[in-house]
Order: sequence, then structure tokens, then C-alpha cells
Amino acid sequence: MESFTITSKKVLTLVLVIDKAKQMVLLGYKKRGFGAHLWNGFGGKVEPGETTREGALRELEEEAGITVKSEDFKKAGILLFQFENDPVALETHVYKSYEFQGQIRECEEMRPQWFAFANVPYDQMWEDDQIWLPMLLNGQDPFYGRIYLKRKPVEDIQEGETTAAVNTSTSTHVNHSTTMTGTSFTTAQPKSGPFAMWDYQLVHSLQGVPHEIALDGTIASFEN
Ligand SMILES: Nc1nc2c([nH]c(=O)n2[C@H]2C[C@H](O)[C@@H](COP(=O)(O)OP(=O)(O)OP(=O)(O)O)O2)c(=O)[nH]1
Repeated sequence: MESFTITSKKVLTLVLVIDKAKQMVLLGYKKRGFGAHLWNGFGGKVEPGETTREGALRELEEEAGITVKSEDFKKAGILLFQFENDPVALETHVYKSYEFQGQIRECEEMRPQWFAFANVPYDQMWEDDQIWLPMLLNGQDPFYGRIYLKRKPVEDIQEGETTAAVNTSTSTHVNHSTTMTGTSFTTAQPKSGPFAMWDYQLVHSLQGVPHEIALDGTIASFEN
């Protein structure tokens, strides 16, 4: 795992708004920047002086035009994204809400759209989302884990390309409750961005949500 060694991390947020009665989730089509042309939740970098919660609520309002009351805004998990040959990991704090206020609107960066749980466009999302998003939609949170991503060879991300072999090694287990440990997919999807998921470790946590994931993957404390 030498090529996945990390020495620092950036803190990011990601918000999923869910209509429980209709079994639909609000996603945004990212028009530019990191993860462009993929559907995703709403989020971004946490600013200096902000908590992850405040940063997540700010990004949701900026990118989708809506607000969520504090009591409805729940932490669903933390994912540490590690990229091949990149010493900076992205510690992404994932939030969910079943309620929101305001009018959903498009902005320069994101085009929001509701999707039925059965029609989530996983082939146009980050590859790892099909591992953890169903857990969030089915209420199997909180969770935490590490996701390892490799840059795809250029020819594999061109339109029309259908298969790209990716490494299928099995990762070691992390402790705590139900541990899922991964083998990545044998077929990389050409529209799912420039990165292929190489491996993952994901834990459905019974202890609550971690405050953070240390660089060595350990969890120092939980929020509840
Ligand atoms: N669903 C999903 N989201 C991911 C993955 N990797 C990853 O960074 N993200 C999210 C976390 C953040 O919400 C977003 C990247 O944040 P960013 O810093 O590029 O956000 P941004 O371009 O909107 O920048 P800003 O608003 O903070 O200026 O993408 C992934 O594998 N799956």
C-alpha cells in the first residue's frame, strides 16, 4: 500500500437530503471542478473557524438553495478518501436530512435533481458511492471507512470504453461491529470519473460517528 501513504488530510463535507415518504434522494450534477460531470451530494471544503456541521449546512445552501434545521441534520458517517500517489487524504464528513426548508435551485456549480432510490445513477457517480450510499439510504448508518482510489489510464475514461481491469486485492479488517472489507469492481465504469476504486474498508459503527479518522486509520473518539 506504499502508493497510498498519506501525510496530511483536508476536511470536506457531503450532504444527502432524503424524501423518506417518496423514497427519493436529492443529488446534484457537478458542472465544474473536482468530480465534474458526476452526480453527488452537496458539499465541499470546511472553512477556517467552521465546524464540519456548519460547513455542510453552508454548502447545502450555496449549492442547492435549501436549509435544514439543526435537529434534523444528522451525521451519517466519515469517509477517508485516499488517492494513489497523493499524500493528502480527503476526510469527508457525511450528513443526511429527511427534512429541508426553502426552494431547491440550480447554481453555477450544481444542478439538483431528485432520484428514486431504485434509480440512483451509480454509473455516473464516484465508484465508491455504490458501496456506502445504499447503507445511508437504508438507514444502515453511521458508518466510517477508508476508500482507496486510483487514477484511471486516460484511454479508460474515454466515451465508448466499456471495461477496465482494476486491482481486486482484499483489504485487512478494521475492528468495531460489522466490518465490510472490500474488493473493488472488476469493471470500471467509463462515466464514473477519472478515478477507479481500488479497495475499501467500511464499518457499520455501533459506537456512533467518529470525530475524525487519524492518518493511520484509527478512531480516537466517537460523537455519541
Ligand atoms: N460521493 C463522493 N463524494 C466525494 C468523493 N470524493 C470526494 O472528494 N467527494 C466529495 C467530497 C466533497 O463534497 C466534494 C469535493 O469537494 P471540493 O473541495 O472539490 O468541493 P468544491 O469543488 O465544491 O469546492 P468548494 O465548494 O469547497 O469550493 O466531493 C467520493 O468518492 N464520493
